[in-house]
Amino acid sequence: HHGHHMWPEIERVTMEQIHYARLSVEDSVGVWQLFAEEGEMKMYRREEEVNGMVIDPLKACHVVKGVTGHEVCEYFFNPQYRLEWEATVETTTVLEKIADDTLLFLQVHKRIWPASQRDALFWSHMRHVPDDKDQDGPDIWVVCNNSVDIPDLPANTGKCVRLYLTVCLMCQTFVDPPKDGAKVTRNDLTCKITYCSVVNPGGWAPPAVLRAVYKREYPKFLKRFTNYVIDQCQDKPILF
Ligand SMILES: CCCCCc1ccc(-c2ccc(S(=O)(=O)CCO)cc2)cc1/C=C\c1ccccn1
Repeated sequence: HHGHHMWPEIERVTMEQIHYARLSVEDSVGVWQLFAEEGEMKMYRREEEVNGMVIDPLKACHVVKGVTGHEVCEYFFNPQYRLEWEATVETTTVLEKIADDTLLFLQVHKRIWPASQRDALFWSHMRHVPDDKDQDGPDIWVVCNNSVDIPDLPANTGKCVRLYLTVCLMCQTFVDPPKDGAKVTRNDLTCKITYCSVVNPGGWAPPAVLRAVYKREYPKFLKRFTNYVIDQCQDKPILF
C-alpha cells in the first residue's frame, strides 16, 4: 500500500497522533479539564473554538483487564463489528480498501437534535508499533481515523453536514507473568487505552449543545466499546 497516493499523509498523521497520545495530560501543552470519571476511565477536554465553532480536543484514559491492545484495536477498526458497539452511527460504508490495515469509510451519524445530521469521510489505519523507548516496553497497537476531502464525494451536498475528525485509539498491553511458567490467561492481561479525538462538527452548532452532546456521549461511547470488546474476547483465545 506504500504506493497509494494517500500513504504519505496516513504515515505522517498516524505517527503525529501516536506522539500526542503518549503525552500525559500533565505535561501536555494547554490545560486539560477532567470532565468525566467512571472507575478507571478518565475523560479530559480542552475548550477550543475555531471561528465560533467548538472543536474541543478530547483525551480519554482507560485501563481494562482481560484483553490485549491488538484485540481492542481489531474490534475498533474492523467494520464488521462497528454497528454492534457504535450507538451514534446510522450507516457505515467501506468505500475503498487501501490496504489490509487501511480502509476508507463513509459514515452517517444519527441526527442529534437540534443540530442537523452529520456524515464523516475518513481513512482508518491500524498499526502495531514497538515501543521505541525501551525494547522490552509494552507493545503498542493504534487505530488512527482521519477525515479526507475527496472531489467525487463533495461535502454538504445531501442531507448531511460533513464533520471533520482526527481520532487516535492507542493501546498498550501489559502481561503479569503467571507463577512458575504457567500459561498466560486473560486475568494476567491489562490494557492501557488512550483515546484522542478532535472533531470539527462542520456546520455551526450551538457551543452549549455540542459540549452537552460530547459530555453525555463520549463516556457512554468508550464504556460501551470497551465492554463490548471484553464480552467478545472472554471465551476466545488471546490475540497478542
Ligand atoms: C451536533 C452533533 C455534531 C456531531 C457529533 C458527533 C461528532 C463526532 C462523532 C464521532 C465519534 C467517534 C468517532 S470514531 O471514534 O472515529 C469511531 C468511528 O465511528 C467518529 C465520530 C460522533 C458524533 C455524534 C455523537 C457522538 C459524540 C461523541 C461520541 C459518540 N457519538
